[in-house]
Amino acid sequence: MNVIETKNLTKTYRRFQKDAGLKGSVKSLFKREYITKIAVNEFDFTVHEGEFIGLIGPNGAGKTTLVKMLTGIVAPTSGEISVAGYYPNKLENAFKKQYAVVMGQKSQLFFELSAADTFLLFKELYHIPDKEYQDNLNYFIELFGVRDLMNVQVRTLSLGERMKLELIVALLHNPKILFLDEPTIGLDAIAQKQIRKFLKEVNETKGTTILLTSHYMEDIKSLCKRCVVINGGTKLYDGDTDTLFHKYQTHKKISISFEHEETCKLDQDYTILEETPYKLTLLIRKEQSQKLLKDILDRYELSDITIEEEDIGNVVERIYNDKNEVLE
Ligand SMILES: Nc1ncnc2c1ncn2[C@@H]1O[C@H](COP(=O)(O)OP(=O)(O)OP(=O)(O)O)[C@@H](O)[C@H]1O
Repeated sequence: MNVIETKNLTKTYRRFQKDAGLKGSVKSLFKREYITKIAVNEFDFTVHEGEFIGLIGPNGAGKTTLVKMLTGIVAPTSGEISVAGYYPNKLENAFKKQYAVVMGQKSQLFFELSAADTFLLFKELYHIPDKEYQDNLNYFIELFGVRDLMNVQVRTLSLGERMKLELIVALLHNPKILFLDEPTIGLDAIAQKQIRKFLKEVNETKGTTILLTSHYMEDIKSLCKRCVVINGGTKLYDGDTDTLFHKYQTHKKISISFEHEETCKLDQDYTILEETPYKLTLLIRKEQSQKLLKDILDRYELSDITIEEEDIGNVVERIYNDKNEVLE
């Protein structure tokens, strides 16, 4: 069964534009100029019940606007949209019980209260029956290992501890769909891993459909079998996550810090992203990276080295070029 369906879904924003400086401000008092921005463009999308799906794209791609339309926060400009059988922007109470949203940079918890108090407040807001509330609470407290955090003031918690409680408060009413916007942002590697483990468990045991937006490709790779790439409001890719990364995430980003001033010259083909006498950051094809690392370690004295997956911007550019080549 599909829990999300969109067809030709489009959102345009109208925004006011003014010339710089005082002259521009005075002019704008008499004549306002507007530009139209297409944030999401004719977006077709279906999500099956129980799927864990990734939504990725560079800054300004339209991800948040899409999630805002799916949760009824903004109304579409045109197109069709159905979430759990509802038109989200009607904001019916029955619809609000079908989903939850967790945003890494926003909080649903009251900082002055304890988590236990906030949970009780949400129990009343969502009219959660006593037994369902107690069963869910116990299940999540055990799953997230947060029993000793329940009665402390939220403002005193670390970011990772707070995120676990954010997820619990969102899940207490058994939502069918969970929208997650950057849930691991700012967390250290251990906390990120823990959050991923919990989300996987919730998806598998409760059957919750999860739509995850993240800039950390590791979140998407380890959790989402399917992912959708959006750029400039348009869907660029919709399919298997492993296939996407295998085909389009072809390079690694390597940053090398030297112990002494160096002019680094290596035999492989690579693109320099940043170069100073003490540091070199480069992009190299994955299959050449091992040889390059060996050469670096053999030839130079290093103070640090980091190896990262290249970011989503490059991946999107490759999909875009690939599509245009096919079309030409
Ligand atoms: N309220 C608004 N009024 C005008 N333009 C907007 C509004 N909200 C978003 N936009 C524009 O719509 C486009 C898509 O923005 P959106 O926030 O959906 O992107 P995003 O993919 O979530 O980006 P990020 O990863 O940076 O959060 C951007 O160009 C943005 O400037």
